Amino acid sequence: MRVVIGSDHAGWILKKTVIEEVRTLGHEVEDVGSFDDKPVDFPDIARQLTGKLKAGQADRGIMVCGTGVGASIAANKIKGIRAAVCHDVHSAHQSVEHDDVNVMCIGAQIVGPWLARDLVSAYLKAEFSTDEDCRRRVEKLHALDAE
Ligand SMILES: O=C(CO)[C@H](O)[C@H](O)[C@H](O)COP(=O)(O)O
Repeated sequence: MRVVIGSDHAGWILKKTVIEEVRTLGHEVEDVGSFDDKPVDFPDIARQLTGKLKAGQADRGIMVCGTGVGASIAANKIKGIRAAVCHDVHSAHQSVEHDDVNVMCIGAQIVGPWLARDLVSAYLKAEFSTDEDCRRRVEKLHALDAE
């Protein structure tokens, strides 16, 4: 899988761990920054990250900010993006299996590196369910995008 990864200044250190884990799992990484603790605005990084998904240049995204909240709000403004803050392993895989989440958001002020690795692993190993209820609900999300 091609995984696009981004962070703001609050998330850039944890982003390094996230990238390591994604590579360990055998996936390709595109890192859209940021690369130091100089303040950047998370909506700008979210725009770049989701742009890769929209352009078909990445299959999944992972974004790290302070809480994961700003990243998910920003990413969810973009049509076709289903972003979720996942700070537990169950949400990290079920959000893909049931909701076809394509951007997982992590808060570096909330989650440490060991849990972050587990979240990344659960998220990337998960696949969207073939269950018709899940498919219908995600179709309804697409319809909301169009409103
Ligand atoms: O968590 C965030 C948004 O939900 C951001 O990463 C920032 O941590 C938050 O906005 C605080 O910003 P600051 O410039 O680091 O004070």
